[in-house]
Amino acid sequence: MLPQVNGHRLGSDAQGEDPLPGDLQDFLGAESLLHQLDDLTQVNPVTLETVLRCLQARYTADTFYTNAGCTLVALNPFKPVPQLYSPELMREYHTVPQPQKLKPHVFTVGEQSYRNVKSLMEPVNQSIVVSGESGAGKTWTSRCLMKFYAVVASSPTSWESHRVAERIEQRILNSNPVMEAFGNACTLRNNNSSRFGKFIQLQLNRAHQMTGAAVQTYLLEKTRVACQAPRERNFHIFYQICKGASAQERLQWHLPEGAAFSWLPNPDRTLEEDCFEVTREAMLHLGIDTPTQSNIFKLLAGLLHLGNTQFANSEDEAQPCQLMEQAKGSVRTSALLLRLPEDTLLETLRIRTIQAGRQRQLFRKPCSRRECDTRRDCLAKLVYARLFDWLVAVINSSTCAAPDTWTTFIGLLDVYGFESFPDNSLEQLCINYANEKLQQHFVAHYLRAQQEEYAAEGLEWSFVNYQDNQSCLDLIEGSPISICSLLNEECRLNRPCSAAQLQTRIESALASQPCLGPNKLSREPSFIVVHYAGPVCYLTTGLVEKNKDPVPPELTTLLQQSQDPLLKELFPTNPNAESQEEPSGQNRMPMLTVVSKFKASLEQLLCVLHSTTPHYIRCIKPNSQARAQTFVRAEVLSQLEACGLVETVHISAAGFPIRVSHRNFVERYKLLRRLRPRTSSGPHRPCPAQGHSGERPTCQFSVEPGFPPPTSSSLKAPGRAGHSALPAGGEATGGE
Ligand SMILES: Nc1ncnc2c1ncn2[C@@H]1O[C@H](COP(=O)(O)OP(=O)(O)OP(=O)(O)O)[C@@H](O)[C@H]1O
Repeated sequence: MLPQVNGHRLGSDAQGEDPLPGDLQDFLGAESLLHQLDDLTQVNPVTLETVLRCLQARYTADTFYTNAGCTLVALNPFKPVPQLYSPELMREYHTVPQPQKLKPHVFTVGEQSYRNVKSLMEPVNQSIVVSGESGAGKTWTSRCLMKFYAVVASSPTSWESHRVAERIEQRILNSNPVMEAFGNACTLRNNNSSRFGKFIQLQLNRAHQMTGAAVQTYLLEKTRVACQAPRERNFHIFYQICKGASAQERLQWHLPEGAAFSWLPNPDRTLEEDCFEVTREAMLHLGIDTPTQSNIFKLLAGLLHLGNTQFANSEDEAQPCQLMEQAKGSVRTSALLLRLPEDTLLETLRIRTIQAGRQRQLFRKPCSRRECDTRRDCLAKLVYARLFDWLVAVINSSTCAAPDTWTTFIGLLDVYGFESFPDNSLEQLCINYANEKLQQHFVAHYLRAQQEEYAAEGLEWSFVNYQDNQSCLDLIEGSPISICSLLNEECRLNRPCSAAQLQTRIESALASQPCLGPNKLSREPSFIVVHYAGPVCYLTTGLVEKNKDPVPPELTTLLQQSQDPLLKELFPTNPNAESQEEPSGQNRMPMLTVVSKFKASLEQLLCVLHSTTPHYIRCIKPNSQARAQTFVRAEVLSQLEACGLVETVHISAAGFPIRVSHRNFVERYKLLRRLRPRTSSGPHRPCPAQGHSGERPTCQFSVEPGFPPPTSSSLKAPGRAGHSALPAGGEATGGE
């Protein structure tokens, strides 16, 4: 019997209410064997309910990986399972002749990608797209794959090359704790949540050894430096320096034990991520020496003190706001640590310079208290974002191989999952936009391409419907009018635009778009986008301002005056150094908005992905409390729906699991032809001739009556006819 988990009884549907139809009852008749289904294409019928039950049974049996045709489903165990990630197991997956015959694992995907690179089939480069919602295990999975390649892709022969390889692998692995310390934070959904997206390109030389790695990051959530949601935390590194600094460093960085910082909420909670020593050690390995580290931490301490700089309302609008009494020391210490002139720092925070008139005269206007706060926060975000980019550049310079030393790569993509909160803003719009793009890539690559190929090859095939998200992408990024273009237009025109006006403009300009949902319930100005994963309501308040992401030029000028060597590097005085100045409205050049920069980086990423053979890993979070042995069906169900897993399984189950190029097919089976000279080449049509229309011809396998397949486990009939719900032979389907 399938054990009862979370109070859900058997014999009810996925929602736990209606009685089950007959075929489901049949399927569940043998439920004690459900956990043995290594591939979801073996469930019959393929429905949300059967897929869910199979995953639940496997989870209960401590089996966390399951194939779903071309995708690997990874359930988060939320507990250490060391035997599942041992170097011995890595080697086993690496050395076995057919790794897909072993239990489904992230190592199977790793090894398959590696073998594809080695086989030099087109496209040679591979990418592994790891997706899932926050806390589902994407970062863990990417880390695991990096460790796998560090073990299997390094088999140097000479002592010298062994030393080099070890250094490179160590450096690549060391980039993880550093990026996580500066880019991850404790959120309500994950204690170690990545607040940025990343694409890691593992570079391989001609001998297929890992010679380097390059990382590209996306959209760091820099607002977190100055603003943390209730019960969440700032980036880990701030807690690490406050908790881990030595007595002498505390003096140097002005961080007395127990000091309170408003940008450091929940300091008493200690997490395993608060490991300063690990970060320092990793930084050292990456070539960031102790004095430079000290410099970085001093700047971070300066930001913490800046956060304690509070202003009082000014009674006279013509006068700058006063500092709150207790903040006087904070601004002094912050200026000291950032090596800025204290009076200039204070003036920059409190007074705004405006250029106006024909002669472009400069006027000075005291800021309101709110404006002072915004400028203070903006200063911190500016410094932190540049510091993060600088760190990524340092990591890349330490781990990247010289262009002439590597020939192929395996890319690991770990991006934030689909997000839907009660209040959603520009950050969620960008994140969900990225997810739509990746879903489209998946749909195009797998769901559509495969079926089109069957049709082109004249195979009998009844089309499986899938959700195409093109109309949602048209709404977000389409031309000439879309949400992105409207937001950018508002930034460029720089005209007054209230939240209500923005809502009206979006609704009227995009009224014909099917994915723009009606917004009847929200009391605040907003609009709804019907994403492939579900509808999300975005508030229009602050959208345009966030999209501009304005940096008052005085802030950059201030930072250029710093005597701190690192700040000097981050803010060079070079007049060509890029800085996003406040828009004047006069400029006819397209503005570099958050959305336009993000769109450009996404397009670049998609270009890279299109040039590779993709592999997909869908991480699933069995419960939102991060508890081991807890499978909350409703939560898993919504994740399965969101990623369209059932459609994927449908197509994989009904389709041909094995594709072999005509050349390889002939090469491998020519012996059989000699034995049975008159046997036709297949039940449908002959395989297209080699070289036909310049494309790589493939043979899609099915089982031919009277013609036993060369290896019974590697071939499977298309369609569900005669298909057993349970693994009769106990074998998983798999490619060659
Ligand atoms: N395979 C695993 N074995 C054991 N624990 C795991 C595994 N995968 C994930 N976890 C646990 O789940 C936590 C969350 O995983 P992870 O940080 O990888 O999620 P994520 O999908 O990257 O989230 P985010 O999008 O917020 O960054 C980890 O800190 C770890 O405790």
